[in-house]
Amino acid sequence: MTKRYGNKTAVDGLTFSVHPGRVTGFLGPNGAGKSTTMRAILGLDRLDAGSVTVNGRAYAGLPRPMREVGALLDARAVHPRRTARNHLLCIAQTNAIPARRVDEVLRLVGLESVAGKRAGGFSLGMGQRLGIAVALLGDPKVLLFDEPVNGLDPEGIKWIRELMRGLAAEGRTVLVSSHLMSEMAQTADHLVVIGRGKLIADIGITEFVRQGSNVLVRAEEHELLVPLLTEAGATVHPGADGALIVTGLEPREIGRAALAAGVVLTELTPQRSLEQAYMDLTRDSIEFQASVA
Ligand SMILES: Nc1ncnc2c1ncn2[C@@H]1O[C@H](COP(=O)(O)OP(=O)(O)OP(=O)(O)O)[C@@H](O)[C@H]1O
Repeated sequence: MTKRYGNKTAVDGLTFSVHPGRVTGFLGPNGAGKSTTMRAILGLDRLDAGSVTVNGRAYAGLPRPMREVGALLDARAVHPRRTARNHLLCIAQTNAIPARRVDEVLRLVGLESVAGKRAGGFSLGMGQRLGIAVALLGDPKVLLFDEPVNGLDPEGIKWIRELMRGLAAEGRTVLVSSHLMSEMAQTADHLVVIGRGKLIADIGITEFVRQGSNVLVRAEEHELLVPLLTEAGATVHPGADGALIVTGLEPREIGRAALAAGVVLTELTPQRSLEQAYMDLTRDSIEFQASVA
């Protein structure tokens, strides 16, 4: 898909698929095009090129959209004087969803005790829960969450993570956006990383961790170790003071390779955090960068 706003290309020839039964993290720096993509999935924006389908159909062609796709885009989009229950009832009615489902979702998101309170007085976390209740209302198999943990306290963040993992475990398709690698590392099974509207990576989290981390290795007999590591699929670069920088193998695998060759390791240190790997990956695609004076 491609989407332009005036002469600004927000999403630029982006192609990916999201699969059921796992949490797919949609990761990218601010302004990367995540919200635009999610809006396009929901048919809220007209694309300049390409297409998006949900279960093989364009959103507009889905006969009962809320039963197929649930989304949390902007949790503030609630009438402030309406109670939580009424807000959900209105949406249920216009989508032919039985009223009893409203109480079910209120319970699911933990808002039963404030169901009769006006949404305008809700905290950010309560508003977020109400937005999630709307997404779950039609019991859809596909769920989109745009930055759901923004502004939440640790308890709320933990709750949302567990909810998303639970939904995926039920076999649903869960796409969740974030600009924080640390957040995705705790929730996602798979990552779609974008920068400046373009796809940067479409990769399993385990593979990403593997690719994103260097290990600093020191050994008594480098010359024996290097070919073994290369054969095992690693890339080996010389580091400072005779150290080796190894990419593509985990410390355990490096240790095993050394053991098999009878090489004594004197150091084995993982070097990069996931956050660092993500920053390296997206460095060239950051739109708004703070400059150091
Ligand atoms: N309605 C609009 N009019 C003009 N430009 C827009 C509009 N919506 C988004 N953009 C621009 O398109 C680009 C992508 O924006 P988008 O909101 O999709 O990014 P994002 O990855 O969701 O970012 P964030 O994490 O900051 O929400 C940005 O440069 C943004 O300024």
